[in-house]
Amino acid sequence: MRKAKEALVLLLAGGVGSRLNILVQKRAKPAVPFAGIYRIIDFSLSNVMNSGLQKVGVLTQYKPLSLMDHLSHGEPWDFTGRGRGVKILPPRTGELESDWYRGTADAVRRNLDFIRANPAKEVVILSGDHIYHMDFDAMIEFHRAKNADVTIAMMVVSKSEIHQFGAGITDRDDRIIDWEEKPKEPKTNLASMGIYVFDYDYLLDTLSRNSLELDFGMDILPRAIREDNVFAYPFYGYWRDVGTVQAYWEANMDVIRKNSGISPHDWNIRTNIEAGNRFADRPPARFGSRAKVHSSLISAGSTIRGDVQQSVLAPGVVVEEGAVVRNSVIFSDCVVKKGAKIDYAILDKRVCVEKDAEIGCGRNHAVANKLNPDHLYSGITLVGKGTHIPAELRIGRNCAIHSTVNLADFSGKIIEDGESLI
Ligand SMILES: Nc1ncnc2c1ncn2[C@@H]1O[C@H](COP(=O)(O)OP(=O)(O)O[C@H]2O[C@H](CO)[C@@H](O)[C@H](O)[C@H]2O)[C@@H](O)[C@H]1O
Repeated sequence: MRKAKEALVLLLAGGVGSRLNILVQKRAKPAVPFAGIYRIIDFSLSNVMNSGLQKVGVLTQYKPLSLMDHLSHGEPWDFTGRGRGVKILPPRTGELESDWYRGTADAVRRNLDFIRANPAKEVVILSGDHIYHMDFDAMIEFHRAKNADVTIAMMVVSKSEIHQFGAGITDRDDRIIDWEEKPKEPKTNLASMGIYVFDYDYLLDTLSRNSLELDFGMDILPRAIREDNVFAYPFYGYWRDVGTVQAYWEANMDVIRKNSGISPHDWNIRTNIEAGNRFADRPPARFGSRAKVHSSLISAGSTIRGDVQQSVLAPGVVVEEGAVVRNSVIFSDCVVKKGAKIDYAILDKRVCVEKDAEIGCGRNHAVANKLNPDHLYSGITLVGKGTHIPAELRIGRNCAIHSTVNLADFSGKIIEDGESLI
């Protein structure tokens, strides 16, 4: 029997994800559209389904509405039926921000009643904002073989990235013997993927020890590594935390690229396609006689009469004759009118780009966002949901245009590289 059948899953889907800026203005990070027809959370949920796990609690917090619509009762991932199910676990406290979950362990601790109501051998804790393929059944088997209290999925990343992750050192037996969360001066390049298998009783016990231990990476795991049996499950496949605009854009481009290691075709990724949209039964994509498309994903309901290269188009996108879309991710129902040019940009839903406007076609490839130096977009321009870009407006690289901005008087003007309009 598959080991995974005996495990309970907790999917953490509540983080604010503020580095995704405009894309998370109105939705939680796991609900951000990805690769045309998917949402980011589909990858974790499909991994759960493909691994044979049957019971999932989704911990929400920040702007959960579109996520709840998307998850519905879990039918697309076969979570319906006796002994199966996906349960959305809303924040358990009032409206005060200070009342909200203060860390991943705190979030799980507040849902102990759900865990107790679903006895299992193990609890698998996952994040809802990673793009990857993984078989958790094999990880649970490893966990049991090692007789571990906790197993952490870990992979080698580049030295320049390790400061964003939990970093561990292992012995020859894969036991973790040293750990540092987000190290300033890393001693290793073995990174935690934020995917944990806990022995069920151990999890209940460790969470009840000290209510001031709020976070797995900062508090619970360092203590467990010092005192108990914690092992690293080595992972060698494609995995990406799409927490920044750059990583999100790159992961979309990886889906287009051949042999990048991530492809929805290879690992049965399921979605609840356009949940809540009564026009979701879109007709096939249509290509005009002058359309030129290469190295791109084009979703149903789209009409292409212009030029599309290296881009991901969600359902219902229109690219008119003479318009050019390159190196970009376009969400559903955007319209790119005649002669408009889009390069290195992400357009949220229903953006309309009028004739001869340009987005992301500036000179500088990587300049910092002037308003918030933490938001380094490395050249990607973001345009918020429903924004109307007037004719002949030129928006440079690395800009962020929020949907609340009225651009009516901007026709023919220039928004310089790195500028944000909020
Ligand atoms: N209160 C809450 N309720 C529900 N969900 C919540 C939540 N707070 C956060 N989350 C979710 O939990 C996941 C982990 O979030 P964090 O932002 O705390 O960790 P981070 O990604 O920085 O590091 C972690 O993940 C990286 C891998 O990405 C590891 O390397 C590192 O050790 C580990 O701490 C995210 O999916 C987030 O959305």
